[in-house]
Amino acid sequence: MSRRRGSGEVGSQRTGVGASDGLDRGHTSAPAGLTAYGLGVRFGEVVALDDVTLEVAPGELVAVSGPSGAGKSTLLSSLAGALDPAASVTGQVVVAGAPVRSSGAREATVRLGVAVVPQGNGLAAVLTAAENVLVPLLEAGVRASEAMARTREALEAVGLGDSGDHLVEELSGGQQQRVAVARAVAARPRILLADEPTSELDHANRELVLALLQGLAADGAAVVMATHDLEAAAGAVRRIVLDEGRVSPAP
Ligand SMILES: Nc1ncnc2c1ncn2[C@@H]1O[C@H](COP(=O)(O)OP(=O)(O)OP(=O)(O)O)[C@@H](O)[C@H]1O
Repeated sequence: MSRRRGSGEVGSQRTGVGASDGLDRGHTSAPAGLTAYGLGVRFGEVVALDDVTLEVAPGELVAVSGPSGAGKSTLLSSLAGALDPAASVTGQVVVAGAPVRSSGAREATVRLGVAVVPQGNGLAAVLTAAENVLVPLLEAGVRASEAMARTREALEAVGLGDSGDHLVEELSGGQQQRVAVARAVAARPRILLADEPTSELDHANRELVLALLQGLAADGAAVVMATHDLEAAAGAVRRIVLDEGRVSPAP
């Protein structure tokens, strides 16, 4: 789906998440949790997000649904500081009081405690399941013994306690998706952004993953889950619907 930009729409100014001069300190009084203010994202003439404002408090699990091409992945990438550098961005994303740059993924992960379950899982196929969980923890400075304990615990939590030494490329799509969830959960994030985290799962595993996301929220994380799956969306405390890049009322 392509949406063309009309005159005077998104892109008339570059501020906040798209600012080229680094962090914008304009919203330092923002609450903990996650806020997008008037977020607009354009890829050339295609408007992926148009004036989206969203607030997710610590302890909330929010589902983002909407048709294919509605802008769900773009929203999550914006919140994670992981947008395609070709995007032009207006508005601002604030995590735990700190503005996030559109290409500030590492900073968002390490400094602000953002974890992502990307669409398509984003795992290293030639590493084992356990290595995929462990390596980011070590990179983030978690002590080796603690990182190994967290890795074991997270893989057990997604029902893959016996599969840690399997190469990712040997696992099924659903098992890979659960490894990606384990990797995010093991990071003990303040903010979790999960893009279609249950799309490859059967009923039992979908319930398992949903319970994990709900548990993270109960522990105080702000959790945003993009999903086509109405049953998964029903597990959220709140649901927002995107349509052609705009927030529309949930049915
Ligand atoms: N890197 C990119 N370059 C160009 N256009 C893009 C890029 N990423 C997204 N888009 C466009 O932005 C719009 C929103 O895409 P997005 O992937 O966010 O939708 P979505 O709701 O996640 O879709 P799906 O449910 O199919 O994953 C689409 O028109 C898409 O083609």
